Amino acid sequence: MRYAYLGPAGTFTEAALLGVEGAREAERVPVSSVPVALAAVRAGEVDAAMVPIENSVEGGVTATLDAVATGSELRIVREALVPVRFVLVAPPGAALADVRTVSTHSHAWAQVRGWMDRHLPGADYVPASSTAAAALALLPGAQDGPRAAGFDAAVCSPVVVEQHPELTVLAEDIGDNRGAVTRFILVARPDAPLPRRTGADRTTLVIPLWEDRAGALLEILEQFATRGVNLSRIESRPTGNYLGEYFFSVDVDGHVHDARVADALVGLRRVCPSTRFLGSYPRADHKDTGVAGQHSDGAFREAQAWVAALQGQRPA
Ligand SMILES: O=C(O)C(=O)Cc1ccccc1
Repeated sequence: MRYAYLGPAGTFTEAALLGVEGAREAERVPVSSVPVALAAVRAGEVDAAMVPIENSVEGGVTATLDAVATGSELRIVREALVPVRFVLVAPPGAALADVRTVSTHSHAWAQVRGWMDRHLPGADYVPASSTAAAALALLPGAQDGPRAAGFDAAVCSPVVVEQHPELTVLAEDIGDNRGAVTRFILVARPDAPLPRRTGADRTTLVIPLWEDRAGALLEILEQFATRGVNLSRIESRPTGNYLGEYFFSVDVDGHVHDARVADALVGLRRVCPSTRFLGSYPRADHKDTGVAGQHSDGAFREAQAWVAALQGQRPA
């Protein structure tokens, strides 16, 4: 197996990938962005890519939501949850008082702003392709080192310091939210085997808002509500075609092999024919989906059998 991930080694995305069984022994290909990772999957250069989809502080990762919603189809085959802890690092011998500019990935910056305002007010932010990329540029001899890149410190995972103990740690645990968690997805091509139903599953969908009219969103939501399907995330994103044209990126509790989810998909496809199925896969937190009796597989089977019997009656 070959896996692409947002590199270099030491990123949170790599930590998510290393949690996949077999990934440590597999070939891991570090890439510079989410779109590059997904393009490598689509081109068949790798079997799958690990990318962030949601963080507990900022919500959906728009680069990922957009890249999986458009272009050729992809399939999510699993998810991973990674607690994120941030450290501030600098070149050997540096001190906090010397820091004027800080570099990191934009998601990390968003999660340490409170700490920065308190401890380094006025520090300038230099965006980096990843947390680890920013930190590695501070190492003595790095090609685009701090002089070339123009920053004094970086926000990264403590894993980078384990790998490069020569970095100076200026501060630890600088995240504004101690319990911050990022959710990642492993994305493959659409012919990847469908993960088995476990009873604690998630299904991800892309639903273009089909018609610009009153009640269109309600009609979509009704498909889930009447079948007892819970939504755990819903986000609207512009399609990029016209101002005002949107799609919804949705996670629902359950698997396409759950009768209520399958029935909701049938309804959804009728009211919104360009609905895209991105996959059903086990939840990383193993939280069982609570299902009321009238929405159970058994209730659907009984009701379908009843209708089939009615239809089986001798025609006039
Ligand atoms: O830059 C990284 O290390 C990433 O994997 C992206 C990221 C950044 C901050 C929080 C979660 C993921």
